Amino acid sequence: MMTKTIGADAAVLALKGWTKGEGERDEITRTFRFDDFKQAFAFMSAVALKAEQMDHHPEWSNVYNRVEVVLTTHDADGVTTRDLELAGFMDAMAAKFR
Ligand SMILES: C[C@H](O)[C@H](O)[C@H]1CNC2=NC(N)=NC(=O)C2=N1
Repeated sequence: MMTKTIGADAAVLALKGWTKGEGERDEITRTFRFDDFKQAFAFMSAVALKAEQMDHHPEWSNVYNRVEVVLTTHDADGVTTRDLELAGFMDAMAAKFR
């Protein structure tokens, strides 16, 4: 699969609900909220399988019904098309719970 570095600014324009990370790194972030822990963990399980398939892994944390996600591509030192793809998958998956 081809990977292109696009940067956080272009990525947040292409997505909905994602913002540029606050940190030093070029990264995008989104907080997903669900009804409860069960939904949050089901979301994480589905995303984990996709991440493994892609060999592209999120930085994330979970507290009860909330999942905070940071995406960047370490190998490219910035946000790439792989982050866009994983972000889009997360958005589509989260939408199933609403
Ligand atoms: C060796 C392995 O393929 C790399 O470390 C992969 C794994 N998952 C990854 N995930 C993310 N988010 N960025 C990467 O650069 C990355 N690289």
